[in-house]
Amino acid sequence: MEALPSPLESARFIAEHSRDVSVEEEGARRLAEALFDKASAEEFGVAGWKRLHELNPRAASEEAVSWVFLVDTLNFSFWAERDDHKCLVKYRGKTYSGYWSLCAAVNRALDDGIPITSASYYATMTLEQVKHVFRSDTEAPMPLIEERHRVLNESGTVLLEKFGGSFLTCVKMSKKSAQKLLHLVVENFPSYRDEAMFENKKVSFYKRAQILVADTWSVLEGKGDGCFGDISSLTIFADYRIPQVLVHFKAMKYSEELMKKLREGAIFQSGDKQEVEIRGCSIWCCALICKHLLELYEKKGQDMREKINAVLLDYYLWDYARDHREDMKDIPFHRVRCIYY
Ligand SMILES: Nc1nc2c(c(CN[C@H]3C=C[C@H](O)[C@@H]3O)cn2[C@@H]2O[C@H](COP(=O)(O)O)[C@@H](O)[C@H]2O)c(=O)[nH]1
Repeated sequence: MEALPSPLESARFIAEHSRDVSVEEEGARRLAEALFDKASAEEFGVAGWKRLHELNPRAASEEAVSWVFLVDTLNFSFWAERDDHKCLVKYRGKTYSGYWSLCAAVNRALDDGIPITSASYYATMTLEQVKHVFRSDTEAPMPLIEERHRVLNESGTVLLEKFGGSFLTCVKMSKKSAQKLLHLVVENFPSYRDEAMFENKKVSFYKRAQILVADTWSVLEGKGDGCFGDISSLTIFADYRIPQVLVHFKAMKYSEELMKKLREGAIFQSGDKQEVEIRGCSIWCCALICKHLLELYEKKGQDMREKINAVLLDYYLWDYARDHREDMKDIPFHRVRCIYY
């Protein structure tokens, strides 16, 4: 398989040639300064993944790794056309939306004795079974349910045929390298091949593949098979929420024309020039924020390379976006229906 430029190299190229999206150097610096104190807090670290999120597995077991693989295989496209008509899942007395509705549905299925995290089960699930497991408690179903069915069957079959049905086997084959695991995932699981063309060059984002590696690192608490020495080589995960929060903090800017299109709720296609610019500039902007943060700590004589990386910055910004929906309601997010993010 022809090697594409890495997501970071792709992001640099896109940011240098982008016309409708710009990375605001001064804004990125200011955001890094604003995050300075938070970056050394306990929650910013890998332990936050479990401590802050009750639906994430508590264990660091093979079953917990299987949960992560299943969830990140389906971790795409939760936005609703109308905010008053969206998929919601009730679980243990709480109602979840968006990405969390996926996790709630998985945990609900496990509580009901459905082996949803087992590859031998989801490799041959029928569309009806998928619709039942991921049923919504409102009239609005989870988006792209047919694509979820196809992707589940495909990923389960590959996991059975190539990795004995266990994603932990794939993790062990990566020999504690995040990059090796990233490439194993992209080479073997077609639905993770999140790539595009930009200015006649191939570019990669690998959003779900990178978040899968990151969540595997998190669920294993950065220890044992999940002790990736190169975890800092990952970029942020180019979804539809991170761009929104970067524009909110003025670290990134859209052209008048693009902002108008976004405000009108235009639907973009995966691979559109402006969609690629939004995703690439988001990755590049966060790489700058990480760089500034590390420099600020260095000036204080602290080497924070073990504690600050794009993964933890991403988690923080994504959680911020979720917790500050109201503050960000005037910043539109770009709407794409695809299986990549
Ligand atoms: N950049 C980035 N994108 C992320 C995540 C997550 C959840 N993961 C972590 C969260 C807590 C745990 O720490 C998990 O590890 C979901 N998404 C994306 O967001 C979109 C869903 O958004 P909404 O419609 O608002 O639920 C959709 O594209 C989904 O793919 C992340 O962390 N970073």
